[in-house]
Amino acid sequence: MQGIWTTERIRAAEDRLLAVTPDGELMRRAAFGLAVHAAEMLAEHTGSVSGRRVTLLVGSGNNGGDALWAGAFLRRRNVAVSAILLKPERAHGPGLAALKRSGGKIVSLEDGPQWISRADLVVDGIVGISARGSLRPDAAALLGHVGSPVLAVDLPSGVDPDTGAVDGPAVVADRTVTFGALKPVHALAPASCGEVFLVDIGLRLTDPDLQRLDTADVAAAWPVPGPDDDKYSQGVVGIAAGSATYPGAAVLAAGAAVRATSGLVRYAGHAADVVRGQWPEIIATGSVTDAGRVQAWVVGPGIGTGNEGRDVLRFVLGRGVPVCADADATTIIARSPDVLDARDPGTPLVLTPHAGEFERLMGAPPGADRVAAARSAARKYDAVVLLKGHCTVIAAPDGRALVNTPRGSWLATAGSGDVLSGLVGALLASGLDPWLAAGAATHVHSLAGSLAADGAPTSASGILAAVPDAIRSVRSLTS
Ligand SMILES: NC(=O)C1=CN([C@@H]2O[C@H](COP(=O)(O)OP(=O)(O)OC[C@H]3O[C@@H](n4cnc5c(N)ncnc54)[C@H](OP(=O)(O)O)[C@@H]3O)[C@@H](O)[C@H]2O)[C@@H](O)CC1
Ligand SMILES: Nc1ncnc2c1ncn2[C@@H]1O[C@H](COP(=O)(O)OP(=O)(O)O)[C@@H](O)[C@H]1O
Ligand SMILES: [K+]
Repeated sequence: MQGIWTTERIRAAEDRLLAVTPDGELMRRAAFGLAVHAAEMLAEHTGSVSGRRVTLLVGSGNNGGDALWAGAFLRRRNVAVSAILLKPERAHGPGLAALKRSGGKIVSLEDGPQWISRADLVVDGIVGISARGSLRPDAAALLGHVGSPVLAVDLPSGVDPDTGAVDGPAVVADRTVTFGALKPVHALAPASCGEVFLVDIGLRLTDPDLQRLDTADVAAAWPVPGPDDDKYSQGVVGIAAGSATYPGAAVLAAGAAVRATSGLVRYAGHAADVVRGQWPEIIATGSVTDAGRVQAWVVGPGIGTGNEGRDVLRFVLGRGVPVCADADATTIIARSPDVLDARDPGTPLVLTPHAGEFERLMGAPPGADRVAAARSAARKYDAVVLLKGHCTVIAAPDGRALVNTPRGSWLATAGSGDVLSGLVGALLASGLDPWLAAGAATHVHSLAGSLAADGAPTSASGILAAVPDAIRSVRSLTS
């Protein structure tokens, strides 16, 4: 797993390391890494490094110091470096002196725009982990002149370091070079960060605040049948979804369960004929009461929010097996929380709200801090909460939190969530820890979305069809 730490934890770790490291050493390590990336970007975008123009946007703190030192390193490769100081009187002293010594040019704020528009690369050293609020107007005004690739120092200025929220003008970087450890912004604001690279400056942190699954974690978690397995031993999943009028949700959720593992899938609901027609391997019945034994239930997609849906939800919650309550089931829970009284104590529940369903469950939208929002819903409902969105956050009642950083936004298509719920259900039935099941399912769903899209629009059926390729790809990277 990749660890992600809040800026408060990073700052404390940096302070401990600073105390035992020669003055300026950490910044030079950071800046050297930054200069290597800047040179690489110049070569990538212009074909050369020597003679190219780099403009540094320099704020009043150490983030600006990193940029200034990186500028001094770039001068050694004959790059023409100019620095725009947002607060000249408070610019990082040693960094500024180093850049001046190396022959870098200091440019006034008034002349800044022309130097930005002529640059081959702009380095954003406006603000780093001490950023508070949206960008100040003088810094924001400069951004309008940027036409070349942007390299963000530590994080894109204007984006909240701990939540990834953007509520005003902010840098949109092509690449972000961060130091020591990943911060929440890097996982939660991929569109602002661009590609993220981590430079080791000797920081050692444990016990992360937030985590991201590696491909290897997902590969290790994904159920693979062994020689002694049969269709029952791998976990039977029950799908209570869809209706006679809206069978699509049932077909998608059940199909995802079929494609996720080789365990048996049962379907119960009014779309039994359609589901059977699409997936002959599924045992389909008209009602959850006739469905037979399962090791996990998926309930909700397309079942409606009326009395019948409520009865179905109550029934599956009382079976003593893990339940993934999705779509209409989350709305039923929000409107009639007493249905949860039917839940067998100790049986895992996974709730999968999008922002609107979250608002119904919690009485307020997730807000800027989506990790905190998912955590508080997880505590309130004693459930794993999978908060959908561009970056999906998965929180457990004990506070563990995972984030999935997508490659693009092609997953935002009708029925995509139904596919996800089927994947979660299949992993729950296999006996995985529900938090990990939700995380691994989200990872594969997201990967299936990008494989299916491959640069062009896809559909929920396309995502579903790409699930085996996504699982294969995850497993092949580690086998
Ligand atoms: N510590 C270490 O070991 C290492 C640290 N490293 C580097 O240091 C960085 C952290 O540096 P830092 O703490 O000096 O503050 P930083 O983020 O540069 O902010 C400076 C000032 O900006 C201002 N400001 C605030 N919000 C703003 C806004 N929205 N828009 C505009 N301005 C805003 C505010 O000043 P104010 O004007 O409010 O007085 C604030 O004090 C870190 O990200 C990494 O790059 C690396 O070298 C590795 C080793
Ligand atoms: N902008 C986006 N970028 C990436 N993924 C997205 C985006 N918007 C939604 N998604 C993902 O697409 C899926 C949509 O699910 P959901 O909202 O339940 O839709 P539906 O009800 O149509 O199935 C979720 O997995 C969500 O995380
Ligand atoms: K920055």
